[in-house]
Amino acid sequence: MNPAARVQAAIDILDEVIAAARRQGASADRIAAEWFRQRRFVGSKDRRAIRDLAWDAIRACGDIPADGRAAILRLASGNADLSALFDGSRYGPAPIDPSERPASGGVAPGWLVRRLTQSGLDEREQAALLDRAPLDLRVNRLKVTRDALLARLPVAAEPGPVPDSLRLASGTPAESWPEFAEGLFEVQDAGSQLACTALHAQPGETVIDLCAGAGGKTLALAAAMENRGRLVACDIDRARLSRLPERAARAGATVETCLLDAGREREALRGFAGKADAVLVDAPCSGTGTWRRNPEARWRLTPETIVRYARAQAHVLDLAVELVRPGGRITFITCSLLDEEGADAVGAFLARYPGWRTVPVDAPIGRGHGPGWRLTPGHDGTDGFYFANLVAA
Ligand SMILES: C[S@@+](CC[C@H](N)C(=O)[O-])C[C@H]1O[C@@H](n2cnc3c(N)ncnc32)[C@H](O)[C@@H]1O
Repeated sequence: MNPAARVQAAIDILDEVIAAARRQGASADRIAAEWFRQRRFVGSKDRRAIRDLAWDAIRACGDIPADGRAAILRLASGNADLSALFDGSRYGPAPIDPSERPASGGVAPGWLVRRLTQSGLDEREQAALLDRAPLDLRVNRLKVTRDALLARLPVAAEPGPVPDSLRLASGTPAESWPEFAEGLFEVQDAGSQLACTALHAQPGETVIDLCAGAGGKTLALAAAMENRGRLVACDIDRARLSRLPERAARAGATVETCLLDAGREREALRGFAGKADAVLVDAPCSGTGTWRRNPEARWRLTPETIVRYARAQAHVLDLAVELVRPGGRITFITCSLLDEEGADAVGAFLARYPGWRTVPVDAPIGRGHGPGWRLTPGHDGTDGFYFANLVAA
């Protein structure tokens, strides 16, 4: 493929990504994967170049662009080499008309930038939300030590910022390595790893991962518990939860799953009421802390979505309280940096449950923010997270 054809390919993918963002359809990752699946003749070098271009354009456009061409034109403004590829050649994009307007730039839609500012993130921190993320691994202590895994990996890795983490270059195909198939590691952002450690899950305890999804954090809890005790992974999303048994088998982790019925969660959870030593609440959220991986997610958010997430967070916290034994604990996590889904959500919880209090977080990275702890790409080099430890007073 020549460079101009790559630009047109990126425009075509972006058209689909933009249309999907408007109707809350498939993610950019899925769209790109499907686009390449249907065009197997596109070689791996071209794929990488097209994807990089499309993702750079997504990062460059703060608000949803009119179309893929406007998005790439935003990237091309001030970039003569890229502009020159709009050359009208056979597979390339048509020449730029002087009246054409590139999409607007910025970090996110204006209302969202204002919310991030109100949540204490300055311009530099906001820009870092769109950095390229490195690839972090969590060493599976159930099977291997960090040093032993380091010695086996086919590429150089740096120890990451939290004890079981290793850091590799962005885009490293770690999941195709035999060490992954053997369950020696999981791909997991170091911030996510750290948030799991906040629960201090211990061997022999009864621990519930209430919003387990496909179990990224559940597997970290299983390792912390050394597979001793009872670990229950719950979620209302059947498709996500159904991926957990296979992942747990690969990791050698012992986990029970419990599918919940949305709105009637208490029915399936009844048997656990008052029994859990610890509950992890990795609550549904807007994901503003994960734009490094899903930059188009910021085009999908509305003020109403944030209100809905805040309500869902209060709901899962209410469920968690009922599961905890007297003296037990909850760690509340969101991967959002908006106070509505972090400090304010915890503040509202403490107001609803005067018998509960927060316990200080002690972590090698991050900083206190309101009643909990915050990690940001700009300050900590991880995805953005907010978490708080809650105990019944
Ligand atoms: C942030 S994701 C969890 C990610 C997962 N813990 C991980 O580490 O990969 C939030 C999850 O909460 C689930 N969820 C939403 N509402 C819920 C509810 N009422 N009860 C339990 N899970 C819920 C969603 O289906 C989603 O999988």
